[in-house]
Amino acid sequence: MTPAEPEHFFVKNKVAAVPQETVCSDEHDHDRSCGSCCAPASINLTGLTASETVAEGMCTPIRIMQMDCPVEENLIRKKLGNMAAVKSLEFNLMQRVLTVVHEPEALESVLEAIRSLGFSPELPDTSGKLTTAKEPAKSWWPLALSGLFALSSEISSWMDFPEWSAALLGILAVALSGVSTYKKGWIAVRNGNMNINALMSIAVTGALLIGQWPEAAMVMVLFTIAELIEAKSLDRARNAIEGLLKLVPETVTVLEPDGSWREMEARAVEVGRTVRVKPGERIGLDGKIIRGNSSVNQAPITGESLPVEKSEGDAVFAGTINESGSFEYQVTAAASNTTLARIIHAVEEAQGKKAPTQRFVDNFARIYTPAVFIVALLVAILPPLVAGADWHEWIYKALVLLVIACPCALVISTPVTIVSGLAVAARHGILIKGGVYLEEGHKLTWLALDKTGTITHGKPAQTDFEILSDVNAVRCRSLAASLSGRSDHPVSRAIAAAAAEVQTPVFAVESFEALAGRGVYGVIDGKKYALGNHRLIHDLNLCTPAYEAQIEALERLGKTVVLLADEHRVLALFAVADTVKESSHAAIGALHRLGVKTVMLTGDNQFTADAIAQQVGIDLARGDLLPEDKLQAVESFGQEGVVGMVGDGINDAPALARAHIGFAMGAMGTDTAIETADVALMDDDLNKIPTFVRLSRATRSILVQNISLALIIKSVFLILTLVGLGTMWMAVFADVGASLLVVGNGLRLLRK
Ligand SMILES: Nc1ncnc2c1ncn2[C@@H]1O[C@H](COP(=O)(O)OP(=O)(O)OP(=O)(O)O)[C@@H](O)[C@H]1O
Ligand SMILES: [Cu+]
Repeated sequence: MTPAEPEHFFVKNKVAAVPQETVCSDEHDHDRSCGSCCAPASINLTGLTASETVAEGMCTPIRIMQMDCPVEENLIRKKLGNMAAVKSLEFNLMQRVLTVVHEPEALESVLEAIRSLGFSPELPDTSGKLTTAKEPAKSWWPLALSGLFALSSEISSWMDFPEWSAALLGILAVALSGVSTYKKGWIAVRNGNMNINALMSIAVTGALLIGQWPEAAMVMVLFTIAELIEAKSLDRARNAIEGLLKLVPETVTVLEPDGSWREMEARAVEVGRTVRVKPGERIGLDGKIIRGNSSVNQAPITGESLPVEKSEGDAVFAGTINESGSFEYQVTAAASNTTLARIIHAVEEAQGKKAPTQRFVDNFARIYTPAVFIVALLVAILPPLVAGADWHEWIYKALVLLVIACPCALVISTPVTIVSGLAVAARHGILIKGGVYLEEGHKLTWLALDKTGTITHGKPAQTDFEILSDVNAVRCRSLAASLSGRSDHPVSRAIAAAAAEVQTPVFAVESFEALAGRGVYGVIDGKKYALGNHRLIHDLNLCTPAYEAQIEALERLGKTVVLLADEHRVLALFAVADTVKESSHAAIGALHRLGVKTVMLTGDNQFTADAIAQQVGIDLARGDLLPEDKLQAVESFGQEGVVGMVGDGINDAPALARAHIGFAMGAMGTDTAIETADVALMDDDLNKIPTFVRLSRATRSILVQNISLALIIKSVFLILTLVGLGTMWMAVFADVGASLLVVGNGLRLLRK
């Protein structure tokens, strides 16, 4: 006898089925799978590779150490943007990497164009990695000396010394401190770009021309100092993430084929080798324990410093700390591909993507600077020409305006803040894949949570077993074990595990099929069997009110019920129960206090869903959902505002992709979760989500503070200058002060 197609098994029964409660009626295909089409494009985590061939040509990452301000970005964009051979440009100012898509033979001319702007482009080396070049330390004495000159010039003009002494000292100070500003300014002007360097050069030259010696000197010195401090602060934000890599030891102790142990560079160790770790030592590579056990502090990756017990078969991760025992592990990833390395690459990539505020600020700056420049021109020319005012006075005012025209404080404030936010999140074991999510997070209105594995541990155990027909109990369990043994579903696993404990025999299963949202089906000894939930039994038209009452009673206790049926009757009932994670209740409470509403989405039945929801205090519970329904639920909650969805990232990928912010839990061991989620939580502690929301709000308020601060300071000085109270070095002080203030404010996030 040939086994019937499972499809027939259903169609036949379904025709006769009397549609009852909505819970059971459903016209969906059982084998719908939401294709990867709706998953977000996966991100290349392999770091900066050498030139790659892409659809439009070649894609080459170029490191430009001098490029760390939008000022330089604009310059390069203008120059390269006009080249026919250049298809697209992507700037990562924090990493100082420019990615160019160009025609294959055009690389040299691209590099030449970059060089003509006074930059030194570097290409990745043969291994495909851009080596992190460090800028040579500049000596500080010329700056100190020019500061002294500027001060002396100021004093000499106060003391009414002969004019030539103030002039000489002033020119010396400008010459000593201003070379690089003039050089950069000149390149910018030549390329038709009014950047800060050009503005400063014009302002200082103008001041010298009208005999404002001490002012010119002060402006140049202050500006140079500010640039220096700003670069240093940016480095701090930049290094916050790279610092994580320093946690990984350079060398590890590797087992040689002859049985001896040898100290080796971690970078040179291949996958599959055996490595030994001593107590207190940091783990050098990702691997799997093959001998020994210990407790490991995984804080560098998960942000959770409570040590985790690890024994044979458990995964260990590079950068984590072996606290007590010693053990041996087998390497599962090369040094460049460890979980920690992937996290760092992901954060670096995220830093390269512009957050909405950043785009707004960049656009604003594009208009602001030329506008102020034109105002300055008018201020210099109009009053003297039209009203016969004093040329000297109005040119001076115009020069002050030029200093104010610098948008640096405004422009720099956003990336510093976002980058700091991303870095801090990573330190807490929260991997955010773009500034957008960090920014959007403050508006989170609804958080949808998957039940199994997210709120509960996802490891249910069988609690009840009942025979419903006059069949042999052992045979029933064997049939159930045979079917469930073929499935990875937690419910199936619980039943298989319980059967294995009493050592029931297992039969061969033919035509096995998993029925999404329902259960499993198979043919044993030529007879068709199904093991699944109420919906399945109902669809098979085998349900009775008596069964229904029995099922409901168990479900109200938070248990999940599945039934074993053959073609004609229900044979037995199994109930399994999952336990709620201790952290879930606190996390839900914290979310509610932050004003985020919560809803549980589950394929499990409504009664169980309600029972679990009540245990952890979730606002709403939606049960009996097929994967497709989960998508729709996420979508409909999304109409009320920003909706987040948290799941394990594997079964829930489509719903995670549909949410504005998709959180994947327990991402530490799974590559897919790190790559597909918008936010990957390294362990499965739900409390990371309130932490994310708090961080997102802190980031948001710092962004707002910074932008307002920069704009207010500018406006105040604009007005002061126009009414004749502003001086040039006051303006520089304000500009520099504002830049430092916003950078410092942004870096505050690093302390969270
Ligand atoms: N392979 C299977 N073995 C046994 N029961 C199953 C199987 N697949 C589905 N079921 C039954 O169908 C129900 C819904 O399954 P589904 O996979 O949609 O949700 P779930 O993963 O259990 O819950 P959640 O949506 O919270 O992750 C399960 O609770 C279970 O009763
Ligand atoms: Cu029913």
